[in-house]
Amino acid sequence: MASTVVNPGLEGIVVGETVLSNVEGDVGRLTYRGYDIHDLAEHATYEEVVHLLLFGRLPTYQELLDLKARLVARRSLPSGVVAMLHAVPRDAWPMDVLRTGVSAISHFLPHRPDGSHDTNIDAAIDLVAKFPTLVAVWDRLRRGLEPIAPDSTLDHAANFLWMRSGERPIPAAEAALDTYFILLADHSYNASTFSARVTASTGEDIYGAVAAAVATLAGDLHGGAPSKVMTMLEEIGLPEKAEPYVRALLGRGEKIMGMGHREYKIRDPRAAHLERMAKNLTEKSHTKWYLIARALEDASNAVLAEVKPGKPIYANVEFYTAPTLASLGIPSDEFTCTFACGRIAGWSAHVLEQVAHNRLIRPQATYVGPAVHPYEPIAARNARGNGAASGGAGSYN
Ligand SMILES: CC(=O)SCCNC(=O)CCNC(=O)[C@H](O)C(C)(C)COP(=O)(O)OP(=O)(O)OC[C@H]1O[C@@H](n2cnc3c(N)ncnc32)[C@H](O)[C@@H]1OP(=O)(O)O
Ligand SMILES: O=C([O-])CC(=O)C(=O)O
Repeated sequence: MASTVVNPGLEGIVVGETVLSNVEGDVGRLTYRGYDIHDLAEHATYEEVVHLLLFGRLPTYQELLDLKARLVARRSLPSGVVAMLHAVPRDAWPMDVLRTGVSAISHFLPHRPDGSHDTNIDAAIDLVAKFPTLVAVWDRLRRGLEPIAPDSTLDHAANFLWMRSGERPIPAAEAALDTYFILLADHSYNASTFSARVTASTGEDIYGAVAAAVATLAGDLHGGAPSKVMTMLEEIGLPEKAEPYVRALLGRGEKIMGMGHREYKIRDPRAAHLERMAKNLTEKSHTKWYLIARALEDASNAVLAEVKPGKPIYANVEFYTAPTLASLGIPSDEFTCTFACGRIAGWSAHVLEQVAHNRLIRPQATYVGPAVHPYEPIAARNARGNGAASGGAGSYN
């Protein structure tokens, strides 16, 4: 029998096409619809990037005003969703609550989305607008505080900070979060986006596809990493302790979170912006996180070159996310939710793209279970006892 090549992680397998973003891992370049992430991070706003991803081009001034007005109009959650959140135990994990919240929003829609382009665009705007509100409302409820209503005079990033704290953010904080959302807005066929596309490919609506994406983002190998980076920074405590910490961690066979990437063979291009923001914000807030993170990256690069020679393991987007978001006053168990508030633009745009060119996504697996064998009546199974099934257990290569 001809042997089949099994590729469980789909490394290097091209499963689709996209016009939305391009990750050039060897040279460390990321572009959204042809615009370099460095240009967007330096010059654009998140709302402009949302327009770019959803409508195919950067907006004119009037188009930007129209999009902002649509976003502002959709920020508030249905009262039924807020009532549901009141019933959630306060120690629930914020990403679990976000996943449930996305699903809950769809219960209160006047109609189920019909899958048309216009309905999906409208739903995408609804989701981009409501994600920060969901995260901020849960942040306050779990702290025993009443939610704060969105402020229609504030832009997207500033309003998120406002709804969490009830204070007008300083310009540096607003600018940093806006840039963070831009950097995280899309990243080709990453795991959570792929998950959204798989779900959309079955004909499920955008709310279901996005709920699947939120669940996929939550894991430590993907969007869950920055909370673990924060844990490392806290455990290290002082920059000079970074190297022994890294040696001990690798000695136990563990991974350094925020390091390594499936696509990037050099440092993630987004890390430079996050590092700059982390440095700037931690200086302003007089915290030590940037200095520890910098020492940790240096120690990781040095020790990994020794213990994993030839393996390209460098800082990814999550590494300096930790000190950046911590300096904005965001607790580490809300980092992944904050990531999702940026990525919702990309997820939505990918769902629109999937729907427009849909083909059911359904790969194959090689069966390695027991060979075909007859059904055994329960009396025969009892007589045999609880040992191995009669056909054998099968085996992985
Ligand atoms: C937004 C994002 O999703 S960015 C990614 C966020 N995730 C993290 O930061 C978690 C830490 N990093 C990792 O686990 C990995 O680098 C991944 C999952 C992101 C990508 O890795 P993969 O392409 O699957 O490579 P894989 O995990 O097989 O690693 C290849 C080798 O590099 C090593 N390696 C990869 N990343 C790390 C790391 N962070 N620390 C230590 N070793 C690492 C592996 O141990 C493995 O070594 P081996 O061949 O000696 O066994
Ligand atoms: O592309 C990936 O595998 C992970 C990533 O960096 C992202 O989703 O931003």
